[in-house]
Amino acid sequence: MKGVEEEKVGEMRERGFCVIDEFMGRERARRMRDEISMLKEMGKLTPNKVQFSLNGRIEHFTKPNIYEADMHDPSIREHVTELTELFFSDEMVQLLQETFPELHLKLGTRARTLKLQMNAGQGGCFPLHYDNPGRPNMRKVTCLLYLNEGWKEGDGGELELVPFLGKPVVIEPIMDRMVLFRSDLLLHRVLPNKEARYCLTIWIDAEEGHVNRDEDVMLKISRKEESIESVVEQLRRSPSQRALSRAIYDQEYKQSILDCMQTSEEVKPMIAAHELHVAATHANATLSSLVRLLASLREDV
Ligand SMILES: O=C(O)CCC(=O)C(=O)O
Ligand SMILES: [Fe+2]
Repeated sequence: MKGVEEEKVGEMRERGFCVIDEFMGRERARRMRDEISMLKEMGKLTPNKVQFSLNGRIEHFTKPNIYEADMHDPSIREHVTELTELFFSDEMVQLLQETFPELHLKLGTRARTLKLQMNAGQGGCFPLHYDNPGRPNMRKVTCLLYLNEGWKEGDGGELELVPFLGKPVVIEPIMDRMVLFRSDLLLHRVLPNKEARYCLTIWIDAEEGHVNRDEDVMLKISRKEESIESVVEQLRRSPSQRALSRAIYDQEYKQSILDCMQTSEEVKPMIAAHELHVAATHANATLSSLVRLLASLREDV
């Protein structure tokens, strides 16, 4: 496992993400890919579900063409040695903890999830989301390891990161590429994918009191005396941006849900849940004008 170069450390702190190529070493990465592919053939990967809250209830919708397994499940671990070793090892967390002590990451398997994913193509993708949407979620860092040998332009399945109000960054899911980002700070989606695509995700929790604190989940909007530039600068670095994200990126959220759900009937309640959320934001006059002002400052439109 490779260390995190100084330049990448700076990027992670400044922009909330970084990309590290040749992270695991090709041989080890290949073994991981083969193990995920074997689990798929054994029928051990199950359809991915996306969570949405609708009228205060949490609903689950199935994402077409995405299959996954959680390494907390012993009936998965019994078939895969390389991935089991990765699951039990604290190596990754230790590396990140030494590099980013300010994140207060937690050691131990209970404080992390290792998810295996196979995207079967045919347009499979993920709609816009934050990996940590708010309490009681404890995730602080997302680590994505891509395992696609021979990925080429046109295969699709790129990761699109959307730094708050900034230009989206498109990342190709190539073999042994690690993408690190702040789970509570980086809006992202996966673009529609044509070929079989393999990926594993490690979500690492922070210690109690270091994720989703009051100031991370509640917007302070008594900022009359502050310049809009300083409000923007604060929101870029604050997970409280999540409260405004759906309203600011309304069209993009909707389009990404349509792309992901394809012809599934479940697209309707998902769009309805999104629209309710946006309407609730605009029901507050102060928030509504803030959303309109911030949306006008987006660098991508
Ligand atoms: O497949 C990917 O590249 C990322 C998937 C993702 O965003 C997630 O599982 O939360
Ligand atoms: Fe995600």
